[in-house]
Amino acid sequence: MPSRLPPPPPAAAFEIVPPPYEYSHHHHLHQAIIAGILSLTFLVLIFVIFVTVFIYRKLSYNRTTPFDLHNHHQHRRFSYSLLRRASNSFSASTRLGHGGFGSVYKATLPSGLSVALKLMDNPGSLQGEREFHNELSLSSQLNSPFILSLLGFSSDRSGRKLILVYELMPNRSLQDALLDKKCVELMEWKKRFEIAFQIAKGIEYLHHYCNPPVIHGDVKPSNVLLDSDFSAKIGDFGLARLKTEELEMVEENGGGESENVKKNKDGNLETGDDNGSILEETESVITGFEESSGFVDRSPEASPETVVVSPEMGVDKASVSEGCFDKFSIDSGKDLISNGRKKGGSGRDWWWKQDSGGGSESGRLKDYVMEWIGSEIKKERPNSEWIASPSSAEANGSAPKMEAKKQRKRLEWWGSLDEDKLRKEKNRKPREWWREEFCEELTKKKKKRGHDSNSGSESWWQKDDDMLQERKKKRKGKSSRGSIDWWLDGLSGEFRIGRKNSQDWASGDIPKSGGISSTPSMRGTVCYIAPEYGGGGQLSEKCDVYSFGVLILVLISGRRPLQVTASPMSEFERANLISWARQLAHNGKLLDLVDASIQSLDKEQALLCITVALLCLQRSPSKRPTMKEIVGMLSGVAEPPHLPFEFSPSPPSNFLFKSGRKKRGKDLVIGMPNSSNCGLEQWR
Ligand SMILES: Nc1ncnc2c1ncn2[C@@H]1O[C@H](COP(=O)(O)OP(=O)(O)OP(=O)(O)O)[C@@H](O)[C@H]1O
Repeated sequence: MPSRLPPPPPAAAFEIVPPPYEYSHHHHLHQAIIAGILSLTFLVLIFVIFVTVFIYRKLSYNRTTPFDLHNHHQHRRFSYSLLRRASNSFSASTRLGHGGFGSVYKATLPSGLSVALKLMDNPGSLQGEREFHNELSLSSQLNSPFILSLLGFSSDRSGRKLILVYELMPNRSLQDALLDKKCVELMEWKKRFEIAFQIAKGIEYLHHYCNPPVIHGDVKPSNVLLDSDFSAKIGDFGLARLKTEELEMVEENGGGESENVKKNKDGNLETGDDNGSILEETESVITGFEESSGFVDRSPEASPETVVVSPEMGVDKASVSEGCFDKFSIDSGKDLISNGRKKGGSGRDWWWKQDSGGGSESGRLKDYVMEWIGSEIKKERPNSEWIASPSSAEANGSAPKMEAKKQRKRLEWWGSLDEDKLRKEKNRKPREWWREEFCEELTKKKKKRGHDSNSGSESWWQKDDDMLQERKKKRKGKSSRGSIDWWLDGLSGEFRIGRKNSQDWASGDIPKSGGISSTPSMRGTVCYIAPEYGGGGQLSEKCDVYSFGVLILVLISGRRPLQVTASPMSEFERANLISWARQLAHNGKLLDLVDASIQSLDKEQALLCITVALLCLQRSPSKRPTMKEIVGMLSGVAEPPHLPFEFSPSPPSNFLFKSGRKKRGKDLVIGMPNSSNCGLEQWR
């Protein structure tokens, strides 16, 4: 019987299936290769990450602190955690204030010592770091009872949170004590004079007793700290500079002087004739007026009664590019001097031209100031305390009829400034409505007064000497400058990048003034900065002298340099402290500037201080006194100062001092209008 054999398995099956041993060997090999590749990739990846992190850390480490911090071995380095504990983790309750660098906290060290910690707000900010290192390296060289002591510094492990440790000044800054809290201790004249003197001594130390000299670069009330006894010390050297030989050479050549020195086409410095500079300077100002509008009126009477200005200034959003006072501006100033007259610019305008190429007539600063005034006006409108209801005032007999009438006028004016109404009616931009309204108001008032203002005793600008009268005639009919320009005069500065200022202009509900502070090119603070420096010039001691002048005016008047207060337009002239002081000088009424709350006023000393301030505020840096001279004047050692020509009242009335030459500080005669005319012989 034939038997059937099972069909043979397919040949392919034999070929595909390897013997068990060979199969597993290949399989493992394959897996091992894949695993090897994977782990190698992983290791490379880890390595790359590690290297990247290392390089990054190394870079930021070098850029920020440790390397540099080792250079600050003169200062004690505090542990970050110690300071954090000492300040209760930088709690709000320990916060003393806030500035451009960051917040300042009070802390108590384990030893029981109370200190102030300045903690950088903006970790990684190059600007902050620059100021931090600047402060550390400069402070180590300073040793004076009038300079705030820097006790040390700290940084966290990453080196990005930077802290400066200072001696604690229980009464905080002069800004806080004088302008915000209005401390009673500062209502005594003696104390104010002492503070003025101490600040002068502090700056004198920096300029004349440090080698090389130190230029502070940001002298202002918030940088003057008061100890428990209200004695003043100068702090904040974040913007300070050492006066290098290079700087010295430039200055010797007049580099800091915007007016007496100019560069010729080859770039060489040409020195103007200083002897003639008084006249030249006047000429420049006059020429400015010649170019100016017929409606420029610096007389107080030109101000509408109703304009109001408000308290504390806040500028929290300035963002003007660095160097916004361009070369053109400075050159304008120089040309004014060298040519005698300058086409298309005024002696005042060059302070203001800030856009490159002088494209913007008024400049951003002016716009900014105007905008701010607008916001203040809006804030202060109706139901402010000062606008009492006229009817109620009349009804209860608390205000005389005249006052009630004035108040009614104010209300009417405010009423007319109804933003919504105006916007609807005139389709104006919300931020611009007030500006037009304000300028209209000024123009109306000017027209209404007509030539009355020319004859009034207050029209100081009309009373200048014959030369001015001549110039004035030419002024008529020319146009272009806004009525606000005279008022804005004296506000110089540049909006800073990056760093915000604290309360130079501000307080109250607008927390920080703005953007005016340090830039890589180190600018000062608006209102306090010298015009030539704001204009892009060289930082020199005379810039500090100018700032000191502003500070003294603030100290004596108890007002901010730009203070728009709740008051009628008659107050507006006072809002710009510098132009007001100049105006009072012309009127021979300097004592009007003195804070009415001051007790036991020594009028002679007050006059001396204001006069010194005006000397410091001269436009030409070379004419400003040195800090040594200022200390001499304030201490009565040096001859009492003469008012500079640009501030002098018109002859034959309104002279300040009886005899400037023979008598010393103590012998100053109170400046009264129509008093004797001594002290100005030098300009006769
Ligand atoms: N050593 C100190 N002791 C007590 N309070 C201080 C001290 N230093 C600063 N303060 C307070 O902290 C505030 C802020 O100071 P900071 O120097 O940071 O800024 P500023 O000077 O006000 O402004 P900016 O930084 O724009 O110059 C001061 O106004 C002051 O009230």
